Amino acid sequence: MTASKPLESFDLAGVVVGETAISNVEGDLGRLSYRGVDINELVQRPFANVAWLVLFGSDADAARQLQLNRFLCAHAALTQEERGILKRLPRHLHPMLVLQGMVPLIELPTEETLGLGLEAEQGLVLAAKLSGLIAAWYRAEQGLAPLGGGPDDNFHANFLTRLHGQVPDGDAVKILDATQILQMEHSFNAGTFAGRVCASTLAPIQSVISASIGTLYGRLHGGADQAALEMAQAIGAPEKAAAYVARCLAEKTKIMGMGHREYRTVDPRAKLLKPMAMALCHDPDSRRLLDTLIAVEQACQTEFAKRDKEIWANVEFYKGAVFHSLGIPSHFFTAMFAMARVYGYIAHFLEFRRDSRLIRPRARYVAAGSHAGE
Ligand SMILES: CC(=O)SCCNC(=O)CCNC(=O)[C@H](O)C(C)(C)COP(=O)(O)OP(=O)(O)OC[C@H]1O[C@@H](n2cnc3c(N)ncnc32)[C@H](O)[C@@H]1OP(=O)(O)O
Ligand SMILES: O=C([O-])CC(=O)C(=O)O
Repeated sequence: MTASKPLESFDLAGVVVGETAISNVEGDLGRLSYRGVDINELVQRPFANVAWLVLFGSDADAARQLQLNRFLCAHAALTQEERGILKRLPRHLHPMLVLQGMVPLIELPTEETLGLGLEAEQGLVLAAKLSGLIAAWYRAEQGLAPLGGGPDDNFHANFLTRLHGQVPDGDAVKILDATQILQMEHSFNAGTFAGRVCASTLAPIQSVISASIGTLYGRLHGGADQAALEMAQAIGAPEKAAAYVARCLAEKTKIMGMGHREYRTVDPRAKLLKPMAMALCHDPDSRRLLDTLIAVEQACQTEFAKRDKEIWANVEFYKGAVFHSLGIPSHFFTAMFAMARVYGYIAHFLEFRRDSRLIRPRARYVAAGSHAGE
């Protein structure tokens, strides 16, 4: 009897590696739902309602939402020790490296207070702290001390106050709610999968979230948001977009914010973010950026069609224009992504923990000198 040949996949494309009830990415149809509810409906809901749904699979009433908002606002403030550690970090560190490094250093509660389970509450403390860390690092880069959070009953109003030093208007909070809802969860993306690998060794939640944040940082994943907006800034004007796209394709350079491993049609989140960006970008600088992005998308469609390829804008492409309109600098975009995606990471941690096995694939050993390309 001959031994069966081991399965091989170097990028796991199309390989099913587990089950989840948290979200469903229907790539061929361009549909996304969290816990069975379509993203087009979720984006209209309050942020706390969707975070609760992703985490616990149930609908939070107004009292539950308020409880969650208050909990997050209360834990967003950094302790004296946490501020002290931030102060000692080199100012040039990218916010994503700061988050990845700081998460394991956050002191977590050892007893639950909301009756949600200790690990869930520890996860929520980390979610809250991410917002405090982002705001504090933004201030630290300018040589300024962290600010207090203002409102204690709305997490995103609290965050924007910590960031900009003034209580935001209701529209800004709604825009942030919608954007963060759209990037909260996406099944077995690279960051979540890295977290599952980490959780499979029975590592604690802070190690898992730190591993996920590290993975989100890369430009082929979460870091494409910063890269896409900076690409539009570098192109400079819509008239230059077609030449830029043609050059990238000739040089086999990836166009940031375009393409997706799962979607074979437009990413449903990009479909929602584009009109949001169009409604928000009024001043000449924002408008030029947005028009440049639109021109890049059009040029990509033309060029990819010529090559018989189905490459569409993903969630990262127009998100930066929305964040830009909220006064968030581009090198903070991916950190904002982490601040939203953390609810997905926690939900997967809780789901996976219930029935986990060590994840450990196999490598094919290739003797030195016989590796492809050597
Ligand atoms: C939140 C998120 O993580 S969303 C994704 C964010 N990442 C980006 O926007 C980075 C740019 N995009 C990409 O690099 C890719 O589209 C990925 C990594 C997202 C998906 O990659 P894969 O599923 O592995 O697709 P793959 O890279 O095999 O692409 C298939 C073909 O389309 C081309 N292609 C895919 N995306 C792009 C792009 N953005 N620009 C130019 N060409 C592209 C590839 O070069 C490849 O061409 P080939 O067959 O001639 O070699
Ligand atoms: O699912 C993926 O591969 C990437 C993505 O869109 C996300 O993480 O939101």
